[in-house]
Formats: sequence, structure tokens, C-alpha cells
Amino acid sequence: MDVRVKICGLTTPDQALAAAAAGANYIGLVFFARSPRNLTLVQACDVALAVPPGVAKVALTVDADDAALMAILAALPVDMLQLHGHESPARVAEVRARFGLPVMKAVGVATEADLPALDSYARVADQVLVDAKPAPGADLPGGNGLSFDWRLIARRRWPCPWMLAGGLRPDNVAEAIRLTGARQVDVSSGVESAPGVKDTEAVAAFIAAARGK
Ligand SMILES: O=C(O)c1ccccc1N[C@@H]1O[C@H](COP(=O)(O)O)[C@@H](O)[C@H]1O
Repeated sequence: MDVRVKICGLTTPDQALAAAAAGANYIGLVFFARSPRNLTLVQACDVALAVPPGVAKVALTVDADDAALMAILAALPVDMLQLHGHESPARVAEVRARFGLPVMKAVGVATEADLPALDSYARVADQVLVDAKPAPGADLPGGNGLSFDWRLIARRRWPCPWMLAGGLRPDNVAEAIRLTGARQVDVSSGVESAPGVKDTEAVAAFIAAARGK
């Protein structure tokens, strides 16, 4: 089966169409004010409506409260919520129950000590996103182009589907998949020409490389 690919941080309908045409399985819409990929609800709705059926629209939030999540879901069609902050396992379970959508919880990994958290979240989330842990004091909790030592998760498995993220690029994604056994990958800054601007050729190259083409 093909590796499934999420292209995160799309900011225009054209970028979303190009990612879908290149074969993306998921597109990510960022709702985090400090991100160069942050969208207003109106912008996000325009991007989401451009996405063809069959491509899942993922709303990425960071420690969002219920009101913020409700506003997103009222404004645009969303297929999955990505929680990319310090949400506890209890909060993940609450969001799943309250909003009736699959929830993917991002977990930052830098060392072996970060792995037990993945086990905890994998018991309550629909998917876990295994991302690099941001450096202390980093401005963004993700989207930094930072990778982690992939050998830390080689041969590890969780009771739910999982996705590999963090510093992936067209030139390293195949090796990351080989080392980790990931069947799903997620990329943001590694396919951009400038922060928040996806490069159509890099997106296509990334998807092809992830699928060994
Ligand atoms: O992309 C962002 O701007 C972002 C902001 C806040 C939280 C997460 C964010 N992105 C996620 O981080 C991973 C890794 O990014 P990168 O490929 O290393 O740049 C990305 O896949 C998004 O899911």
C-alpha cells in the first residue's frame, strides 16, 4: 500500500489543489496566530472548499479551547482535528467525545524519555503524530523543519495509526520511512519556497519520494 502523505500549512486554494493533484491524502490548515501559515476562518474555508473529495482536511490547533474549536467547525468542513500543543490525554479524549471527529495528537520526540507519552496518547487518540520536540524557547511548537533521531522509534508500534513528521524533505523522506517503517508522513516547511508558501514542485517531489517513485 502507498505511503499516505499529509501536506500541512497550505495557505491558498491553489496550493491545496496542487497538493491534491500531486496525490496528497491529507491537507493541513493551521490555526495558530504565531505561525507564518496561520489562516483566518474565511481563508481556511476558501482553502478547504478547494480540496477535492477523498483528501482529508485536517484542522491544526494548539491548546485551543472549545469555543475556538467550535468556531472552526462552524466555518468550514473539517475531517480531522490535529492537537499540536500541550493537550493532556484527558483533553484529547474530551475533544474526541465533544466534537465527534477523529483526533490526531502530536507528540514531540527528542530522546528516549519522550516515548512513554506516545504510548499514553496512542490509547486515547485516533492517530498520533510523531514530531520533533521543539528546542526550548522555540516560537512554534511545530513547523520548524527540525527532525529527531529516527532510530528512536525504529521497530516501535502503537495501537493506533501514526504519522511521522519533523524536518522531512524530498531528499530525506525515503530514508526516514526506511528507518522508522512509517506508513504515513507529514511535512510543512520542507516543501516551501518561503515560510507559508508551498512549492508545487517540491510537494510533488516529496510525495513521489515518499512512495518510492
Ligand atoms: O506548520 C506550522 O506552522 C505549525 C505551527 C504550529 C504547530 C505545528 C505546525 N506544523 C506541524 O509541524 C509538523 C512538522 O513541521 P516541519 O515539516 O518540520 O516544518 C508539520 O508536519 C505540521 O503538522
